[in-house]
Amino acid sequence: ADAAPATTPQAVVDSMEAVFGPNTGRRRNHTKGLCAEGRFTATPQAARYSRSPLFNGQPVPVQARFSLAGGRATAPDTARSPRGLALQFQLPGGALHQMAMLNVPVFSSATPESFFARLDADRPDPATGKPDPARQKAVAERYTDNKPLAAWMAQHRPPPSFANASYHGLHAFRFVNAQDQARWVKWRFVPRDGEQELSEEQLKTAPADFLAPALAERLRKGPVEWDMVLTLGQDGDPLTDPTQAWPAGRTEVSVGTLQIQRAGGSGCEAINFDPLVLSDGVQPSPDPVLAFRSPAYATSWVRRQGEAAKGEVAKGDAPRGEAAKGNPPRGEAATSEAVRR
Ligand code: HEM
Repeated sequence: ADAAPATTPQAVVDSMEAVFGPNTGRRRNHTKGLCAEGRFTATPQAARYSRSPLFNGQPVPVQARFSLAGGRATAPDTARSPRGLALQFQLPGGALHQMAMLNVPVFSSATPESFFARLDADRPDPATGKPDPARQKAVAERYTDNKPLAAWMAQHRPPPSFANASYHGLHAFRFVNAQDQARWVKWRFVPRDGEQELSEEQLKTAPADFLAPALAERLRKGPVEWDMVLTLGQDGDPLTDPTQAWPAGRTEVSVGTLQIQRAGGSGCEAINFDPLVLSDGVQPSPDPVLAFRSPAYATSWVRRQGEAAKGEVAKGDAPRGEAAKGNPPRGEAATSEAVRR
């Protein structure tokens, strides 16, 4: 067999296209989703942890996108895959701060290499049109970092509504306050409506598309709210491996409330939700998965925006008219593909 290709953002996005289909004009991962809008307001105690303008207590406008993990635009909403929430905060003065989170407490992969190996093992074999089971088995034996997520997924079913899920940042970040005091944290957004899971029975009978209608229906009663909860790290907590949850019993602090007020439309379609678009007072950990995400998202963004600008958009929940707007991505891949063209 050929040597495995290097784990580059472009190779990973190529592999997404091979596994899920080209998704022309659309996200190569988390392809099925919907836009939403609202605002975020920090609690008074938030500024003790970070000096970011995100946490100054003034309401900050938010563009959001709820999604299903994976590159299948027609995935049923019962799919036993993670759900996503991406947020873009418009800070005072216009600067942006972004997050992209999942409704699971740990990630599948400790490194970009294992993520890529697992993804690429699902690539259809040209001879059969199906993934090669021997290759999948070899990858499963070689990389076991997905065990914590697999165990969690086996015990949990998908939510009946995006409003009934907690969304986890998963990576460690360093919060720095106005006195230059720094500490390691993780965060999650906890729904005020409470977490819920579909029953096994509902999983069998629910229609393919209930998540967008459920959110629209819930919003008729008023905004949906989540508390942003920080977990304060202690010495020795893993900072570079998103497959490892921190030990239970860590101090938790509520630092703000996200209010989703409206859903639908295309206001989020052209946004590249890059987890490294941060503001002063929030710094990334040296987690290799976090570092790899930024250029991978930019690679997907450059391809889909280029296609959308030419009017090439695959059918489905496609962007409508907003394709050419939005913030340009940062990162090496975007620079090389977009600027040098
Ligand atoms: C090596 C690891 C990962 C790779 C290569 C990867 C890759 C991607 C790509 C290419 C996209 C589409 C971007 C676009 O076209 O705008 C995407 C979307 C997304 N990813 Fe990841 N991802 C990784 C890890 C993660 C992790 C750890 C999280 C959560 C903490 C996450 C959450 C999301 C979410 C929520 C979206 C949808 C964003 C939106 O709605 O625009 N991903 N990912």
